[in-house]
Amino acid sequence: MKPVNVGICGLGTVGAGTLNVLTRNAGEIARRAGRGINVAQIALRSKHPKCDIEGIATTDDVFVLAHNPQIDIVVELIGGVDTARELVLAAIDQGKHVVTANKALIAVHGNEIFERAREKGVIVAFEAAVAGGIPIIKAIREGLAGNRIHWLAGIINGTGNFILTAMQQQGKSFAEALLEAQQLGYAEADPRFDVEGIDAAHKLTILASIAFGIPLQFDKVYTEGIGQITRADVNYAEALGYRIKHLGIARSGADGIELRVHPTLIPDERLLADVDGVMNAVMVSGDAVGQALFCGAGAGMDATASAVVADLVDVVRALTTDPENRVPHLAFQPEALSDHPVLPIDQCESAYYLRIQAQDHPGVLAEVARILSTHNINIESIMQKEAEEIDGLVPMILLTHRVQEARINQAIGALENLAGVNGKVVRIRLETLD
Ligand SMILES: NC(=O)c1ccc[n+]([C@@H]2O[C@H](COP(=O)([O-])OP(=O)(O)OC[C@H]3O[C@@H](n4cnc5c(N)ncnc54)[C@H](O)[C@@H]3O)[C@@H](O)[C@H]2O)c1
Ligand SMILES: N[C@@H](CCO)C(=O)O
Ligand code: NA
Repeated sequence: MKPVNVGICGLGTVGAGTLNVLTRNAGEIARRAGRGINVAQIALRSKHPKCDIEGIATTDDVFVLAHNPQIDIVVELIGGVDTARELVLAAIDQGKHVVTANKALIAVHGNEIFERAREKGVIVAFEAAVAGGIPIIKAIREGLAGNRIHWLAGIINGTGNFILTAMQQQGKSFAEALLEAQQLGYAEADPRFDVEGIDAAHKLTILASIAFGIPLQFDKVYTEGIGQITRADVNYAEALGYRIKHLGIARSGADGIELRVHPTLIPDERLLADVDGVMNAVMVSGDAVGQALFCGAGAGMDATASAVVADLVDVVRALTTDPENRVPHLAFQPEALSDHPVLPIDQCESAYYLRIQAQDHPGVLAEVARILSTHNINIESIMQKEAEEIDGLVPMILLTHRVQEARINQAIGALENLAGVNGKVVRIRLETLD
């Protein structure tokens, strides 16, 4: 059979990685897909130094690829949402299948794109968009299709985890670690997406849809980044047997679905606690499978290309099968998506780590305990660091049991009003993940 022709849009980190993997593993790929995959044309603004495009037609206009009648599959790797959306819709309108690594595009415009793709009977595949090389979309959409999924929690931003690890284990500065992540090709074009949790929120949006059968709702994700994590809190957490990781958490309950991205304490014996550097990991809890952990490289040239090429293989395989039997974009049939609401953060439930700067006299601890008790908040443990007293203030560290966010907010407000407490109470959510 003659090869399938693909057009690659964008020859940056992921574009170059994809071209390299397609070239390097051409034989294996053709054996798996049943047909060869030929890169017929590339749209680029600049050539990535780590790839060879000799003999391949090029253009600087991505829309040329969308309208090139020779091309069967358009691979969108330019990033951003505006041109990418127009490009993907144009390709779909031309009856072309699409593979993309663009989580922002899918999280923000996925509902529209999937509807158009269904109308036109084409595939839009996006495995590389979540957790890089880990086949997490396929695992949840296909491998766990028999389960009712209760929750999932994951380290889903490679740059953020790389920065936290470099700061915690190698004593690097935030700026130094971010620069290194950028040089390695991990970071988004605008690294604030990584640092402020937006990229993780894009990915969590996609994971939640696939896990729970809800439309993509990026605007409902509660998002905090890694900027507020201090060395002191990392140390206190460690002393209590926890690590601080930046997690995306999606949990389905009777009243609604929690979608939240924030720094989180997790017990240090959990496998997730040892996922370091650019590695990502997603833990999924289903009624039948129990807990399953998926771990691997979350970003980078080859790891991401692995997922892009897997999608290309899937599309090539599907080109020879009955279209009615294709897997739906969000795992559930489009008409079967539920309207189960996403909860505001006030209604989400978590345990908490609180750090209070307290005056060094015995009455303060009693006052703190009284306020928590008034708000019906149980204390799991308390630690006071007398040795770290500065200006008569002693750090008091508390771990609470699970409680609704609204209630802890009220308690924190009352604690901050105590005469014996100085400044803001530091609060980090804690998940035991069991
Ligand atoms: N880098 C990773 O590890 C990684 C992992 C998973 C997903 N992604 C996603 O993959 C996409 C690409 O990321 P990247 O890291 O390769 O970015 P990049 O900045 O390295 O590459 C993007 C390339 O697209 C080109 N480009 C942009 N607009 C264009 C246009 N209109 N016409 C032609 N070329 C254009 C740029 O010149 C650049 O070379 C993004 O959506 C990103 O979120 C990246
Ligand atoms: N910037 C993203 C790329 C992979 O999606 C990250 O660091 O995880
Ligand atoms: Na993936």
